Amino acid sequence: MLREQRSLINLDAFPCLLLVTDLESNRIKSCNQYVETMLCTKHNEVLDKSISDFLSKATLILFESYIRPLILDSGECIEVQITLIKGLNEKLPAVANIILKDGCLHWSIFSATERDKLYQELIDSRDRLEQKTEELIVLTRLDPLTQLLNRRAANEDINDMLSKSRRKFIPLAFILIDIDHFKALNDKFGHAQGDDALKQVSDVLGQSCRDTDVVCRWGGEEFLIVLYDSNANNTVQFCDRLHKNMQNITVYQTNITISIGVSHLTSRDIKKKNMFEQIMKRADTALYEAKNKGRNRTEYSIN
Ligand SMILES: Nc1nc2c(ncn2[C@@H]2O[C@H](COP(=O)(O)OP(=O)(O)OP(=O)(O)O)[C@@H](O)[C@H]2O)c(=O)[nH]1
Repeated sequence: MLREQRSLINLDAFPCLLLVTDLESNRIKSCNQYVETMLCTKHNEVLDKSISDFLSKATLILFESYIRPLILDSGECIEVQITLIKGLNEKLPAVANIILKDGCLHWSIFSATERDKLYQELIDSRDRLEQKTEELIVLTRLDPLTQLLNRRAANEDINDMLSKSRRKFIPLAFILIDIDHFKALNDKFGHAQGDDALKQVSDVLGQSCRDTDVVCRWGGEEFLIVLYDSNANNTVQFCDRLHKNMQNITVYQTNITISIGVSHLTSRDIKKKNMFEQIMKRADTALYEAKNKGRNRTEYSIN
């Protein structure tokens, strides 16, 4: 019965490469016909060649340094990743099971091209997902009209800045900016022109700051800049520059001006629990004063 069943086994019918190599010389002593499919080499041209002729350089190193010692030690090496060389130097990823029997290595080798393709597709789609997630995170942090940080993202960044400043004091300047008579501009020229003015102002603000500063649309026609490591003198110069740069923005020959309220983080603020609110309150009061004193000016909060 067993003999009958054995006689049904046709090694050439298996969809994998079956090889027998000499343990010492690496010569291929026998192989099935699948060698023609897998290595594009005639069956009789393979016999007596060295298996190393069909392995990539990296696989050959792996074979000598890992696979062979493992087989000598345990008699087998199962599911090892190898690269075969097929035809004119074409690489073919494969998986091999190898056992030692009667002084010969018995190999069964399966093509792994489809599996590798699937892995690659999985890796590619994971990379694409990661990239999309990063893009989405960036998008959720931006104000769609001005492309400046939105209020929520600015809150996060400013809280980070304040936490750092708590550990080691860094002077921060909070600059609250409001476009003057913006309602009149909207009413006179329309909402689209108002939007355009908001974008132009945002560009000027963005270009005036460093990467370490926070620039955001705080709401409506109000913006907040937090200058990192800026003392009183630097802040005055910065605000003067902002007023000057605004002179380049016009909407139908109408100049845009801004009012600014400034407050500084002090070492006294650091100890307070609600320091952000306190600093913003001072900046807001200063801005209110700037509006009251005629607009197009900066007022500084006395801490
Ligand atoms: N076009 C446009 N207008 C906006 C936007 N957000 C807020 N506004 C308008 O901005 C105007 C702000 O008006 P107010 O708060 O009265 O202040 P103002 O006219 O700038 O006057 P002052 O601040 O006192 O100089 C309102 O008319 C809002 O509708 C926006 O995204 N686009």
